[in-house]
Amino acid sequence: MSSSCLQAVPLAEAPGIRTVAQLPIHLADGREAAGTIYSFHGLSDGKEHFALRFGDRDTDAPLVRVHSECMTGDVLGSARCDCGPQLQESLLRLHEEGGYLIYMRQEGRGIGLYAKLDAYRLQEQGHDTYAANRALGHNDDERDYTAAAEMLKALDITRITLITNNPDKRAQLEALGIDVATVRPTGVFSGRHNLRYLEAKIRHTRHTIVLPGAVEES
Ligand SMILES: Nc1nc2c(ncn2[C@@H]2O[C@H](COP(=O)(O)OP(=O)(O)OP(=O)(O)O)[C@@H](O)[C@H]2O)c(=O)[nH]1
Ligand SMILES: [Zn+2]
Repeated sequence: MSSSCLQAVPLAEAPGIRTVAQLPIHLADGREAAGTIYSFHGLSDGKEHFALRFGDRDTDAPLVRVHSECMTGDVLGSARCDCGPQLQESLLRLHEEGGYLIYMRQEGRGIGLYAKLDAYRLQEQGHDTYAANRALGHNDDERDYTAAAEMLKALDITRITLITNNPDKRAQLEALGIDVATVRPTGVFSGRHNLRYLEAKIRHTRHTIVLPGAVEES
């Protein structure tokens, strides 16, 4: 390999961690950052998730974003959801404060891209994002965060500051032995293409999102 950023350095004894390498990245605001990327093996779901560490300070409850893969939003910048801006915002915060991105290969809340695209078709016929899942024989949300907890533990982290609006993410991680000391909300990235999607997240899964113009429930 020609670039130093892709040089894989094996970690001999760390269980579950396969490689660690420096990755220079461009942030959404134009700044440059650098993260240490970790790949794992032997995770219980057999998938290849990854972690990206910013900074090198060990803190009591490091900032962590557990982000679910959204190829359409994260990679293509789709405006149907808020995943892309959430990922970019997390990278900015992690660059500034240090911490970890835990990137989970949980496309489509765990149903995969093929089924998510089927769900999009149903949404165009009037279903909301969760009803579309159910019409396809899936659950509302099939994500399981066991592998995220395994990755954090392999990185020697059991107490975190979690970036999320999703109460289930916090609850699952805590049930898996990760102490969520604090939750930090993500920004609200709403637009005309994702308004129904965000409304459904508030209604069905109690995401802590306040949409512009909405009255907060007491
Ligand atoms: N099944 C399905 N999945 C979707 C759809 N739109 C986005 N996703 C997936 O939803 C996941 C992101 O979940 P969200 O519910 O947006 O957010 P969250 O991760 O629960 O909550 P935050 O931590 O606050 O971001 C990603 O895996 C996306 O691929 C959709 O219409 N249908
Ligand atoms: Zn998305």
